[in-house]
Amino acid sequence: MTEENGRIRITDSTLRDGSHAMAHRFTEEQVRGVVHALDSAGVEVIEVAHGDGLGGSSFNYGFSLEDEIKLIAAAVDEAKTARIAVLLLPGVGTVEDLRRAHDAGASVARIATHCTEADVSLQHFAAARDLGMETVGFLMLSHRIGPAELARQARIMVDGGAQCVYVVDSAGAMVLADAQARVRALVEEIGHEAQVGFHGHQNLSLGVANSVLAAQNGARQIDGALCALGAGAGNAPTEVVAATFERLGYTTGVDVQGVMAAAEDVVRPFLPRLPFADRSAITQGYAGVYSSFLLHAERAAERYGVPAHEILQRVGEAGYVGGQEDMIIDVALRLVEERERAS
Ligand SMILES: C[C@H](O)CC(=O)C(=O)O
Ligand SMILES: [Mn+2]
Repeated sequence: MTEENGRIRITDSTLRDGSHAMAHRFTEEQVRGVVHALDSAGVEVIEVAHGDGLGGSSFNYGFSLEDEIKLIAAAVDEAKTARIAVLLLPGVGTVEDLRRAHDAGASVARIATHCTEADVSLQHFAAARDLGMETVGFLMLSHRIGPAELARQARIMVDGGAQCVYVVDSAGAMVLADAQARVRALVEEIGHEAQVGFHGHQNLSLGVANSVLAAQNGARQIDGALCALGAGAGNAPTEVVAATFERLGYTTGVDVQGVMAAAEDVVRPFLPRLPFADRSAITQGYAGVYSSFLLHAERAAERYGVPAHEILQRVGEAGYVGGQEDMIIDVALRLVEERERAS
């Protein structure tokens, strides 16, 4: 039984958030295949960039296999109707990176900051608007602050030129009412001037449920990734989001069979592993840890011989944010020291 609901725009982030899970090793052929399949299925916006956004290819975040501007240009070339979005974290990427992405054909700029730092996005929104790009704000680790403070941060982005602001559950830590309250607060604060979006992760397996609650509370843009391919236990799977929203009576313009085929036939064959809520990923949701830290913690675990989930638990207790990837090594070394002292 369905009822008529509103329109929801699904943005697929397989080729950006999924870059974390792929250790930033996407090939041009994979990008073309995914964009072709998503575009044919009617997905309106497809995000393409290094997992940590434009300019992320580095020692700290992990080097990309292919130059991201080349991948963006390939995506633009492949898409017949979909628009290509890029993510930019001020400080990781620059306005110049945004210009280069725009020159390659990207038309949606998603500017991401830690949830308390919206003010660092202002020159990037201004530049994106000057370039004629659609603008989206991304408040990362949104669970770390309450709804009222998050709404104030969203207001800063909208005043700076954002046309939509996302509640971003980077840690997959939000449990239902957490997502609901934050989306509602943003809709109240900015809803008459801008849209609200929701970006979920599956660390507690609630990415889809949180996305539904977000929509029911006024969010109009929802993110997903095929096969859930994203950081941590992955994102809300695009194919599940599309099927669920259709059953709920929302109009997404997405062909459910098309995105199911894209997941099964295009993405699944090249996955190094299926995103999964294993002990480390669950710890990320439970302790509120940035999902992108998963592979960094796994590497440190292997190198120093301490469990990844213990590293992540400590990282959560310390409250580290994106950009502090090097602290994961520090935590691992401290765990080694403690173990040596105890033995
Ligand atoms: C750079 C991060 O991966 C952005 C994101 O998708 C998140 O915070 O979640
Ligand atoms: Mn994410």
